[in-house]
Formats: sequence, structure tokens, C-alpha cells
Amino acid sequence: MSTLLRIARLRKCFGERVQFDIERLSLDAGRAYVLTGVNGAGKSTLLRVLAGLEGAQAEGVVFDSQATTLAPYPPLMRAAVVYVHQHPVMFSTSVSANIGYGLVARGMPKAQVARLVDAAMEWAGVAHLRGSDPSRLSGGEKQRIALARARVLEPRLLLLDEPTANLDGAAREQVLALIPQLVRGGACVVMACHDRDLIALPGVARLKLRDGRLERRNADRDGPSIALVT
Ligand SMILES: Nc1ncnc2c1ncn2[C@@H]1O[C@H](COP(=O)(O)OP(=O)(O)OP(=O)(O)O)[C@@H](O)[C@H]1O
Repeated sequence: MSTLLRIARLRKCFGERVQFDIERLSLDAGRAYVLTGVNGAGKSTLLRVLAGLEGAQAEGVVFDSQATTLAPYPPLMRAAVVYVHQHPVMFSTSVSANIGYGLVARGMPKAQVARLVDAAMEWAGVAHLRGSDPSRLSGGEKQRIALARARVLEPRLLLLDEPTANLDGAAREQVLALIPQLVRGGACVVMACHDRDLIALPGVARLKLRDGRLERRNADRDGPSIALVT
């Protein structure tokens, strides 16, 4: 498995307060990670920093084997990293326009957008919602549409902020079922969640933000193994 993103030191402060100071962050292509930590640990902040939505100090940033920086946020990461908010914003146009939004913004021809959107709707199991009012969708439906919207952009790094928060039963399972497919496609997926909501998918590595440090443990069906504090 190849390393997609490596940061030698990643430090985020809010005023005088150090939110996190991570000595080494390394994310592999084709791997899923859950990022846990108590309320206020900085999970969303870390995802937002990686997505270029928030500034931070970083040293030795390497993305896809190319040395780069987080500030300014580089075009190669802008094109390859997608962040999905816990409560995805739906434009009040149509479900398909919501999914195709990013492709249209990239200037892709309409016919090609329509083809990719149709395929993504099938993939996410939302084809039956084609005629629905986006503002009236359930939380689970919005999450699946947001994943379809992210998937059409073919991200190398997909950052999901509490993708199953407030979902239960079938809605939770439907969202979770989509994630291994994204990883099999070669993406690196990082999902913020709480310990109590820990997303148990096979082969998922676990990152935990605790007291501003990042701990890593390889958790899979065989159970958690070594904890590496970086
Ligand atoms: N722009 C900001 N200015 C100052 N403090 C901020 C800002 N953004 C976030 N914070 C603070 O940083 C801390 C981490 O917030 P963050 O949302 O990243 O935590 P989290 O681990 O995702 O929490 P939760 O599990 O509650 O969603 C919180 O104390 C929050 O109030």
C-alpha cells in the first residue's frame, strides 16, 4: 500500500491554545481510517485542515509523492481531496444537480455529467429520489447523496465528518456499505466519529486524537493491535 499523504509535523492553534500538535501523520492510498476522540478533541478541525478549509502549521508535506505545503493549499490537493460535512448542504435544485454540482463546476460537458450522475445515483441507491425535493430528504438520504456527490469527483482522499451521526438502523448500514467500495476504488477514506459510534469495517485503521496527540492503532476483525503514539 502506498503512502498518499505524509506530514512531518502538523500543529493547529486557536489563539494561544494548541488544539493539536501531531508529530507525524501518514495516510495510505486504498485504506480506510476512523478518527476518534472526545467532543472538542479536534476531529473536525483536523479534517478541515487536511481539506484546506482551515489553516495550520505543517512541515514536510508530501502528497502523492510530491513535496508540497498546506498553506497555500496546493491545486493538486484541491483537485484530489473532498470533505463531506456531517450535515451536507443540499442545494434546492434537484437531487441530480446536487450530485453533479462539482463536475459542472469543473466544466465537464453536460452529457458526461448526466451519465456519471446516473451511475452515482445507482451506486448510492438513491435513483428513486430523482424527483424528490432535496430539502425534504432524510439525514440518511442526504448522506448517501453527499457520498455520491463526492464519489463522482473521484477523490484520492475522502474526508467524512461523522458520516453516520444521528443515523441508525438501515440508514446507518446503507451509508456504511458504500465506504468499502470507495476504498476498493483506491481512495483513502478518513471518517471522524465518536468511540461509541466506532465504525467497525474490516481492515479499518484507527486514529485517535487525545490531548492534542494522534495515536494510531491497527484495528481490524482480529482486534486492535499495537498503539503507535506519534
Ligand atoms: N474557529 C475557531 N476558533 C476557536 N476555536 C475553535 C474554532 N473552531 C473550532 N474551535 C474549537 O476547537 C475545538 C475542537 O473542535 P472540533 O469541532 O474540531 O472538535 P471535534 O473533535 O470534531 O468535536 P465534536 O466531537 O464535538 O464534533 C473545540 O473546542 C472548538 O470549540
